Amino acid sequence: MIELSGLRKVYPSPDGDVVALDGVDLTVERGTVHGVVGRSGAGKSTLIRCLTGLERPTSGTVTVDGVTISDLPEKRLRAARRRTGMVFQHVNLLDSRTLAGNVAYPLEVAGVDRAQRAARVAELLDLVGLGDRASAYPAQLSGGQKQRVGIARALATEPAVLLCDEPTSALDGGTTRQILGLVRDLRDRLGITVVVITHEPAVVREVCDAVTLLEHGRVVQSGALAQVVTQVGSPLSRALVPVPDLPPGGRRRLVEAVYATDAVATSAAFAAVAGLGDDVEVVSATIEPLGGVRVGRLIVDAPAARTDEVVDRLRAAGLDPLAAPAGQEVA
Ligand SMILES: Nc1ncnc2c1ncn2[C@@H]1O[C@H](COP(=O)(O)OP(=O)(O)OP(=O)(O)O)[C@@H](O)[C@H]1O
Repeated sequence: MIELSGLRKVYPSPDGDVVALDGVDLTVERGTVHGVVGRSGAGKSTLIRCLTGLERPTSGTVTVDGVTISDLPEKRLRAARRRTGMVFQHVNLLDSRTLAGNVAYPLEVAGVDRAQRAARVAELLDLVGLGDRASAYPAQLSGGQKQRVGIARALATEPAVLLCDEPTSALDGGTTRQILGLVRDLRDRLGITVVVITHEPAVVREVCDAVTLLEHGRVVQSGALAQVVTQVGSPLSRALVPVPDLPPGGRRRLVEAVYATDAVATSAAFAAVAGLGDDVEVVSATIEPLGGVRVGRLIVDAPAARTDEVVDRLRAAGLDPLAAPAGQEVA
């Protein structure tokens, strides 16, 4: 659906070239929500601008919905852009137009006739839960409602892909969850492919099926959510399933395993450490839904000298455990 291959973007600057994207290969499957995360300056916005065709890559290709947009001449690029909807952190609505007028705007630009426009606008406002507010003005809306209008407007030209740049950064927790619920709903009902740029792990946990971590313009880790979080100790596992606060122990080391509960039963994980004696203890066990599967995390506290034994037992049970490095004993 979306295919980035060897994507490189270099900005010339008086102080030397800035390499914003440095050979990014990425596939986003049709009908999935894909998160792109990374620190400030990692290249996230550049990636999204390349996806919209606003930015031409220095080298490499960008293919969206079967069209290699990085190769298109300007005129054809404009038509191809209609297949991509954009949602931003701050929604720029036209204050002098009603909600219906705002959603109709891209249809007017695309030359859709009045009757068709009215029907489509009504349908879109219903889709985002604002069917009864068509004649309201932006000033009468909450931040979350404005974002819904922004989403309806982005969907007006029936894009195959929705690109969301920090869509919930300006919203509070409850509103964020509602907007992310809407994004999931659109994926399910319309089969649309969504790319979400975010710096918030909670957004990835809530809405994404897959995620890519960028660092200095490169892909550091990428994959289905359940897959990346079960790579215990990996940067995305750390960011998305943070280690809980643990009670102080003695000169002990922690062994940690993250697993998909459909691959390893939690009872098997517990059984693996049972019978190792009183000095080996499960100090944390959590199960939570992530990326469509239930992800378990088990943390075992053991005397430093027995860590290898614990690791072996968990491995035999099908887990992929990681012991805290020597020297990182719990105080
Ligand atoms: N037009 C430009 N000219 C020169 N350098 C640029 C330009 N746009 C981006 N950069 C540089 O490219 C790198 C990647 O920037 P980009 O905006 O893509 O990062 P980002 O991950 O989106 O960051 P943020 O989260 O702060 O928005 C940065 O070093 C940035 O300074």
